[in-house]
Parts: sequence; structure tokens; C-alpha cells
Amino acid sequence: MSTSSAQPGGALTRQEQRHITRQLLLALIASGALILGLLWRWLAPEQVAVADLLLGAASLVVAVPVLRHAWHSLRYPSLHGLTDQLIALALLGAWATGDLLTAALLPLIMIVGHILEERSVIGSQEAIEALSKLTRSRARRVDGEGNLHDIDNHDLESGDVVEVRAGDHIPADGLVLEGKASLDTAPITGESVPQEVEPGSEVYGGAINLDGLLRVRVTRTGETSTLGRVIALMQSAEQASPPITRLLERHAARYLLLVLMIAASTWFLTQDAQAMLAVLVAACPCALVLSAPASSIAGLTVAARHGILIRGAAFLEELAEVNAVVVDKTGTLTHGKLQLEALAPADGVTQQQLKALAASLGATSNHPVSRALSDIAPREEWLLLENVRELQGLGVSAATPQGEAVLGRPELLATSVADLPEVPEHDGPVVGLALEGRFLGWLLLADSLRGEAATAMAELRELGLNRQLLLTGDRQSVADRIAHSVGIRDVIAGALPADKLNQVKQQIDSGYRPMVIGDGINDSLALKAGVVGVAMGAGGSDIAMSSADIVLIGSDLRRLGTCVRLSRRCRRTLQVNVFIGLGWTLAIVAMAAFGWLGASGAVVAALLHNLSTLLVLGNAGRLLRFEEKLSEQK
Ligand SMILES: Nc1ncnc2c1ncn2[C@@H]1O[C@H](COP(=O)(O)OP(=O)(O)OP(=O)(O)O)[C@@H](O)[C@H]1O
Ligand SMILES: [Zn+2]
Repeated sequence: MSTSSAQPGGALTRQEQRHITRQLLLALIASGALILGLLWRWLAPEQVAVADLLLGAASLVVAVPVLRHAWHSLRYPSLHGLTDQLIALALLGAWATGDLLTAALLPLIMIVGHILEERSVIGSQEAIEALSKLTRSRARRVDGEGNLHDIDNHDLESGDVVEVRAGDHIPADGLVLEGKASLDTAPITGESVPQEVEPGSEVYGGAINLDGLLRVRVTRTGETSTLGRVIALMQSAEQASPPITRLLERHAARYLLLVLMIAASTWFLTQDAQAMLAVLVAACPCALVLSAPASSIAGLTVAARHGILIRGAAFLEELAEVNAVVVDKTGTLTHGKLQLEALAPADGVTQQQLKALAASLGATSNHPVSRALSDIAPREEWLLLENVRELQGLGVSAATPQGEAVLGRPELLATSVADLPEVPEHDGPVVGLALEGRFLGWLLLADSLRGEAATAMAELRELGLNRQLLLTGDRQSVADRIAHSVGIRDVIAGALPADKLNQVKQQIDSGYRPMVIGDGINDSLALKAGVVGVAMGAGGSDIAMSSADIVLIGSDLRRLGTCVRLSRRCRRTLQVNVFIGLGWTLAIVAMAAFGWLGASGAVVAALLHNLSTLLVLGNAGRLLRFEEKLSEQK
């Protein structure tokens, strides 16, 4: 599937494109008639009727969409509808006073202005294109011999069989052949309750496998996959309105009434019909309506260019307000690419037994610990597993021919092993292995700190995010050491996914506005609970993409600082835009009311109006120049 074929114009949907084409066509026809009419007036001044007929035709052609939109907006009130109503009123007024030229020119100027707005430089094409590049997911195709091939989900065909592990996206629509799992379908259906699937169940591309190991036969690929949906999400982000716009929206009816009163008093006091029409046109709140989306779309675009994927304008606003950081350890502050350092088998257990079982269980999960273990024994030695279950934040369990096997943290083993030995001293993650209630041994792993972690955390402190908390499922000693090396003072270790969630909630309750950073593995609840949730992209799981509000595609922590700085710039741009939108509108309304816009005041007002929207777009466009190199690592 290619995006370009699905979305010919990039940001604009097909419907919007058709709409614009139609409007352009009408505008062209109207301009033709208008020019002809003016020529006629000039060349044959005695044939008034012919010229009037042409001007009348021009005004009728453009009146159709204006009146239709106005009628529509009466039934479905919106802020943009206000403009349509005001223009329709001005148009009717021009007709009533027999001013055919104004009646034709007014809608024409407004239509052209609005096409410019919609197609403006800040059209989010770029952002959406960047997005579509990034949302391609991988798939593990199973071939006839049972071998796995890691391929792009775009290359899947219906009939292919794929393996889907816990944390993976379902790469395409399909039918479950083997395995049981709970799926998070929120990205597709918006449904927050997980869907339980078993052989025979239908699954949708883009859903996330929370815990089981599935074999899925692909039934549909392409346009119904995640890609299209994420793009749709981006498009809806464009339409999301910030507080100021919402405030106006609520008072739209009152605004209209106020404008009508000003227009009426203008007429009453000056007896100048043109001034009254000019007031109606000048009061169109387009610049104000546009001020917020223009700056947030520019912000989202710039963010995407820096490898920062933001789900919507609202999060951009929230980002500017954060004052605390809650950060996860494995896969976030560390690379999450663990290595087996040592084995500590129990008496009577061989290293090979330990490795073979750990690798078979490890291969079923996306957790960094599991992934590391899947390589420690060759595939031929793996045991046949059934009923694979991932216990969030604890480990995995499965039925083997030799009995029930458990791989995970000591707390998990303690539930099935009666006399669990002490956990050995070790400077990294430690997992244990048990079979049928018998302890088999410890596996000691090592992880490395990301090079930029300390710099990134220091930079955030400089930006005022002084409250910093490390929240991890790992042991206290490991957590303390990492926290110390990146300058984080507060540490909570040994946390389960639910504890992580509660800790974040507690931060919020005690007045902090935390940004939560994680890799999506066992911290997706916490990511969702944060004021903004930021997920690491490349190393993180697909689950992160759905739980997080922001994804750092390059997984470079220094981009967190970029996020905060960009959001603050955006907020300033928005403030300036609102100032322009509000100030300019008030100024032309005042000039119109005092009759300062002259004999063709309505047309002048329309031109000034278009200029104001261009100013707003231009100011937002300055944001597009925002460019930040990664800072030096200290
Ligand atoms: N799928 C799994 N396979 C093996 N061990 C697991 C698995 N899930 C969790 N564990 C064990 O549970 C511990 C806690 O896991 P969790 O993901 O909550 O935190 P973490 O990976 O240690 O670090 P962080 O919370 O900072 O990402 C891990 O250290 C690991 O020992
Ligand atoms: Zn407008």
C-alpha cells in the first residue's frame, strides 16, 4: 500500500479536494462573468441591462455555495459557520441595495481567501507524510518450513501466516489460528476494554497483543491497516480546537448578535449601506479561528521533522506546562539491549538445560530481558510451548512437555517455588527459572546506560523540570546506581505496572504536572496517566505507540528538551496569533463602522480580512524554521 495513492493531496481528504475543486470552478466562472460584465459596462455604458445581467449572473454563481454553507451552519452551528452567515447576510444586503458588483466580488474574495487558507503552506502534508513513514510496522511471517522472516507489514499478502508476540502490533487484519491473548484494540475502535481472542477469532491490523503468543492468518492488508488510521488521527488533530477557540465557539451566537447590533447601529447612525455591509464582512472571525490550528499544525510538522511524533495539538499545549519527569529505566535510560553475564544453576541442573528452557520462554515475549534470553540457545533445543502467558511486570509462564515453566523476577518465582534461594548480588537485572515448582537457577544480565541520558536529564532540570523520579520494576540497588549516574534524586524500585500507574497519579495529586517517559513495556498504564506520555520509538514496542502521546522515533533522550522548547515556542506563536486575529478583526470592524473604508467598504473589508488570515498563517509559518541540533553529550 502506498500513501500517495490513498491520499492524493497529502493532508487533504478526497472529499476536501473535491470541495476545493468545485469552489475553484465556481470562482472561475464567476470571475469570467464579472470581468465580462465590467468590460461591458466600460465599452458599452448605454447597455446597462446587459452588464447588470452579467454581474448578476456572477453574483448568483458564487452566492450558491455561500448561501448553502450559511444555511448548513444555521443547522449545525460552528465558528467557521459564523463567517458563512455574515457573508451571506452581506451578500443579501448587497443585492437588496442593488449593488451587484459588491454582491459578486465579496463571495469571490472570501472563497479565494479560504482556498488559500486550506491549501496554505502549513497544510500538514509534511507532518502526515513523516507520520506515514514511521507507522509502518514489522511482521514475523512464518513460512512453510516454520521459519520466521522479519518483514515489513506492507509486504504481507492475504493468506500469509504471521507470529504475533506480546507487545506486537497485529500487522494486518486476520484470523487467529493458534494461541490465546488479550488485545488492545483502542487505536482502532477506541474501546478501552481488551478484547479476548482465541483460535477462530477475527483480529484487526493495528490492535496490540497484550499478553499471548498468536499465529494469525492474514486476511486483509493495505488501506484498512494502522497506517491509514494513524493518518486519520493526525487529520482529526488538525481539527481539534484549543481553549480560546472553544470559548468563542460557545459564544458564537452571542458574537453574531453583537455584530448584527453594530451593523444595525452603523446603518442607523450613518444611513450608509456600504458601511453596514463592511461591518458584516470585517467581523468574520477567520483569523482568530485559524490562529490556533495554524500554529499547532506548524508545531506538529516541525516536531515530526525532529523525529518527534505528537498525537495531537492538545499534547503540544500540555507539554509547555510540564514541570516534572517520571522516567522508566530499562529501555529508556538504558539501551534495553541486555546481555547474559552469568548463570547460576541450582544443584543438579546443567547450564544447557537452563539455557534451553530460558531461550524457549524468552522467545515468546518482547520484554528486553526475554528478548536477550531468546538467543542463548539454538532453536533446535527449544521446548514446545503451549498456553504462553505474559504476566505484566513479572515474567512469562508456559506449559512444556516437562511441566509448567516460569521465567521472571524473584517475586514471581516465589509464588510457585516453596524454598526459593537468595537472589545473588549482581549489578543488573536478575531473573529466575522454575519448572513444575522446582527452582532451576538464576540468570544474571547486564544493560548499558544510554550515552546521552545524563545530559538529557540535566537539560530538563535547566528547563525547570526539577522534580525527577526514576520508576522501575528492577531492584533497588540497580535503580539507585543508575539514578545516581544521571543525577536523579528520587527512586522507586521493584514496582509493578499498577504501582507505576499509582505513582504517576500520586505525583499529579501532589500538584506536579509530570511528563512520563517509558518504552511501553510494563509502563503503558503510567504513560497514559502522565500529563504527557513519551515513548521511546525504535527500541520500544508497538504498545508504546498506542499508549503514548508522544513518540521519540530516534530514541534519543535529548529530544525531550526539544519537545519542551518547541512547545513553549508554539505557545508564544499562538499568543501572537490570537493577538493578531483579535486585534485586526476589531480594528477593521471599527474602521468599517466609522465608514473609513470608503465607497466600496465591503470589498475593502474583505481584502483586509484576507490579509489578516495571511498574517496569521505567516506568523505560524515562522515556526517552521525551528531547527535544533542535538546538544553535545557531557
Ligand atoms: N517477559 C518477561 N520475561 C522475563 N522477565 C521479565 C518479563 N517481564 C518482567 N520480567 C522481570 O520483571 C522485572 C520487572 O520488569 P519491568 O518491565 O517492570 O521492569 P524492568 O524491565 O526491570 O525495568 P523498567 O521498569 O525500568 O523498564 C524485570 O527486571 C524482569 O526481571
Ligand atoms: Zn475568512
